[in-house]
Amino acid sequence: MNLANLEQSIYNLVTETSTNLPKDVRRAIKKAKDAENAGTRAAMSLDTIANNIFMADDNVSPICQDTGLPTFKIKTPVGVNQIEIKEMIKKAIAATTGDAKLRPNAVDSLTGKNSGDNLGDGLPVVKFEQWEKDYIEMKLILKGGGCENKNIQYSLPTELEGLGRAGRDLDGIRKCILHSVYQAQGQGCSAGFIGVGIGGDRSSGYDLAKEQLFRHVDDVNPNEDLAKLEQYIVEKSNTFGIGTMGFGGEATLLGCKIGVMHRIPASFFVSVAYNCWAYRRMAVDINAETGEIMNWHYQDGEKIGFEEEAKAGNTQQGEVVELTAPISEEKIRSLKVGDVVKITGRMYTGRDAIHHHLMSHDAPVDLDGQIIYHCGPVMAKDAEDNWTVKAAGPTTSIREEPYQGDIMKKFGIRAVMGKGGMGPKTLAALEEHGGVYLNAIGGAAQYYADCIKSVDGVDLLDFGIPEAMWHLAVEGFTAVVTMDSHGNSLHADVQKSSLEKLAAHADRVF
Ligand SMILES: O=C(O)C[C@H](O)C(=O)O
Ligand code: SF4
Repeated sequence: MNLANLEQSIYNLVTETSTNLPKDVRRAIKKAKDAENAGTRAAMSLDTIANNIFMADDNVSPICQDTGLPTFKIKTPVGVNQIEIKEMIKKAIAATTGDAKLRPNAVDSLTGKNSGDNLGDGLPVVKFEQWEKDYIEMKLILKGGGCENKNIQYSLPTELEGLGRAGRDLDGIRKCILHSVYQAQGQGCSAGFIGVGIGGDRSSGYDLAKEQLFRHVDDVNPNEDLAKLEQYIVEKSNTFGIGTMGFGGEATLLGCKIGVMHRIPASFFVSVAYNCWAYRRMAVDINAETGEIMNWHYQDGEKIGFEEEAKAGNTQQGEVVELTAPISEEKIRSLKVGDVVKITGRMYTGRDAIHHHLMSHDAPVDLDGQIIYHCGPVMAKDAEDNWTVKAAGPTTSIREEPYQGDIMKKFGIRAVMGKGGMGPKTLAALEEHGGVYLNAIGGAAQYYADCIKSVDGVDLLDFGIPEAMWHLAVEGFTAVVTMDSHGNSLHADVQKSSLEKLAAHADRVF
């Protein structure tokens, strides 16, 4: 095999997967967008998402800054050297990371050190199988951490919030899957896609669930019962009112694919893999002799380019509140849930490592009146050695729940921005101290990178690129107030109303 060609083919596969959303996924997003009511927060979010998909393709840059844990599934003809293929995968992963097509995402689980090139113990994940054909099939999924954290595994029989007993039968399975969509709320960057595995053990069940994510959005399950269940789940989930980013709205789930395998008598698992709207998976067929790509998968049908959405830009209607840090307590207390804000000026990134650090250390900069952005960007250096932002959407804020309130009070921070909302402890602190939570659109990494006009500094770079504290100068950075200083939380409201909708499906259906 020509290994140089093979490395180039894998480089192209990784780049395409990270930057160009597949056609079937684009069509599902377009359909959701068209069904949304104009002028709502959900419609505005879907416009931003559509614009972001266009920009990523156009800039050949990551759709979302979290480029996940690269997972390859490969079928090779008998006799092909799999060790060589794995070596070329590692080279291509390091090269695409160097070219900012992937974020350096491989973190030593014990020391916290980022390897910087996406290589590490057990990473990337590569799974081989042999087949009788004479070419190589290589599939790749880049599934981000926020949606991965919303995966869930049920062991039947079980008791489910809102739905009661789920037994060891098709109706029990139905309840688990509905519950999985409810428990994700907006935190996995809804509207999402789910892959479900019925049976197996804890690990093979999840493998089966993830395998379903390689199916086409619009295929039909050959098993009649499962085809019905897939359709039922999408239809009912879209009545929950969770909506895009958990803002409420019509589109909560864009696809459900279910696979089944045998189990052992004592175990009955239903495993659900939740994938965000930034559903990045692609596959190619590779010539086993030349190493060249023969064919790209997921190429059927129309490609929605979202040019119109990109031209329209920000479709926000109505009043927008301008914010510039340092922000006064009075200004923060004037904000209410539902207000749209546009930030111009300074903000600082801070995610998991920074929050943990700030609990027991001083801040490297004066944070009084400032805005903290829960974000782990993709960064690159330009010809003059200056940092530039390549992708910079929000990360899931709930992980900072144990720290957030204390840190805001300790340093005088007035606004925190991320996605998916935060819990009761933060809400209480916002009221006591005078703070707001701002929700940005998850996955809109190109859209937000464009609002960042310069990188003015960085602290704690030892934590790695995603975890460092970046000093950003932004312009027109749009977000929605979803938790205010008067005890209101859109997230708590949506959770409560969606639980009521879920509970309407407690009676037997299958
Ligand atoms: O790590 C990130 O940047 C985002 C993550 O995928 C998340 O959804 O929280
Ligand atoms: S930020 Fe959202 S879109 Fe990006 S990987 Fe995480 S869940 Fe997916």
